[in-house]
Amino acid sequence: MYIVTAEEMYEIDRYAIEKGGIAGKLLMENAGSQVAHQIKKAYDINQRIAIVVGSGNNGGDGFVIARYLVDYGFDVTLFQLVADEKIKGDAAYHKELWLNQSDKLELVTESNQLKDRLIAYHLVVDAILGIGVSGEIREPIRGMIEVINQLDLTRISVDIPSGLPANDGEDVDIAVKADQTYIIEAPKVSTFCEPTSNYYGNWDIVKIGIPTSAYLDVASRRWRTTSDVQASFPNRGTYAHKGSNGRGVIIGAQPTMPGSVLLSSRAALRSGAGLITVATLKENISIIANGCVEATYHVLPNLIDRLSDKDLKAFDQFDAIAVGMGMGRAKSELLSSLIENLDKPVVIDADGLYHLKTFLDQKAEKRANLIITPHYGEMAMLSNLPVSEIKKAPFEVSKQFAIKHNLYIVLKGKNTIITTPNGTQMVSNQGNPGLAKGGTGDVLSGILLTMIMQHPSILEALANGSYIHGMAADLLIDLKQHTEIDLLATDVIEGLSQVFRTLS
Ligand SMILES: NC(=O)C1=CN([C@@H]2O[C@H](COP(=O)(O)OP(=O)(O)OC[C@H]3O[C@@H](n4cnc5c(N)ncnc54)[C@H](OP(=O)(O)O)[C@@H]3O)[C@@H](O)[C@H]2O)[C@@H](O)CC1
Ligand SMILES: [K+]
Repeated sequence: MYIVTAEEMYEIDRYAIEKGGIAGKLLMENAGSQVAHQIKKAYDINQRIAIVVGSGNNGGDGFVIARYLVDYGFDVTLFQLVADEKIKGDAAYHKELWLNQSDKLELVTESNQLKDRLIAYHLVVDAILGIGVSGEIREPIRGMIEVINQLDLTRISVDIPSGLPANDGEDVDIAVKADQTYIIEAPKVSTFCEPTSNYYGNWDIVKIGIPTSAYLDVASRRWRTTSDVQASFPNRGTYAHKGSNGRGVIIGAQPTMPGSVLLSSRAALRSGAGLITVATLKENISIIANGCVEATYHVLPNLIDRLSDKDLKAFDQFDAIAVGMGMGRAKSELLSSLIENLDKPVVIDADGLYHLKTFLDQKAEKRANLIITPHYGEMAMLSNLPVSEIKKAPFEVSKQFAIKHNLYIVLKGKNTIITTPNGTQMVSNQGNPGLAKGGTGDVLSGILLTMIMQHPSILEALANGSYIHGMAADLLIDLKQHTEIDLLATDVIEGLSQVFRTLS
């Protein structure tokens, strides 16, 4: 499933109309009928429905929705919030179809008037502004959005809550706070950004018949769905041996933080790695081995000096590396020596990101297999941008950063955004606030390490790993084994088994 900006959606739309030969009127018919069908399924027939329409094609969808809902037996009134001459093209066509069957169309051009009229309704369908919104919201629409937000109504937005930008990086002026949004055809970028996602309420996507070919040269962001993961998850061959399931090494842990590497190694093994070696200080080994008897160990004299030739030779035997967990932030050359000398996928997390920052502007050519896994705070540190800027434009910031520094980014959050060195992006939106705890990032690193050893595409592997991590947390709560309060990183590791059952 592609995620689009407003400009991309218009281009895809144009392709469907010009190359696909699907008339715009028909796309609008499909959009409205699909939304009405969803409303019929989800809401009680006794609800009185007000549909508010604006001047653009979003309003056009509103006219179609009205026609279908009346047919389903709902009591529907249409409120047109703009003058007659503003309704043009396909929207005017569908307005006419509505008027052919009903006289329930009221022109309302002031917010007070709208307030008085909406009081008698249970549910409002918001078809005022779609992806064509630009700039500050003008009166009287601004006042009308305020009224809709104030009243005790169920708010259902069509395509996007009116007033909300579709893209990331734009400020929210005022927008409908929807309970439910029926997104037309493809989710917009703002669906997955923290400052805007809440406006959508619950959301579903309705397809309107645009062929996938219309997206191919236009959109470069995708949303990772369960069926994508099922389709790309590697099968374990009947004759698999531990070598064929990936041999990985995990480097890190100061004596004050052995748990970090313990979590990563257990998560990597529980995700199906053939062999995991932990490279750490001698004093950590008995503690980590106590919690992870399946791993083997490699002793490092310290986590500060450049890696010796002997260590590098040993690490060269592995398929992939994870480094940085619990490593501490004291000046260290370990990471730079690792990246300079070994040409393998390396997952860098936690303190490793601070070390990476010290040589970020050098050695970029060595990085095609480098994967960084920052949360928003760490991304702010790496990019020298405030967290608020990254939250506002997470797609754009990660894309610029990944291209500039030639690496993969897994930007962790409620919606985890994965970006390749050429700017292709995937979003995994599984997971819940129970994951906002120490250690869950270490678990993710371990899972990602295993996934990249088992999949030929690093992007697919990272998307699968992020999905599995979030889904384990979701299933533990759905199956009532934990709540968001008591869920711990170790529980997520134990929950992986439930996820794998759903994938085979
Ligand atoms: N994706 C698809 O394939 C399909 C998409 N479809 C639908 O079309 C929608 C996009 O339609 P669109 O392009 O007509 O834009 P849309 O947002 O309805 O209206 C723009 C108008 O709003 C106004 N306006 C703008 N800014 C404003 C402001 N700040 N403050 C106040 N007013 C403002 C301005 O009007 P003006 O004030 O200039 O008269 C402008 O002309 C899309 O979201 C989806 O629902 C389906 O029908 C079928 C296929
Ligand atoms: K809308």
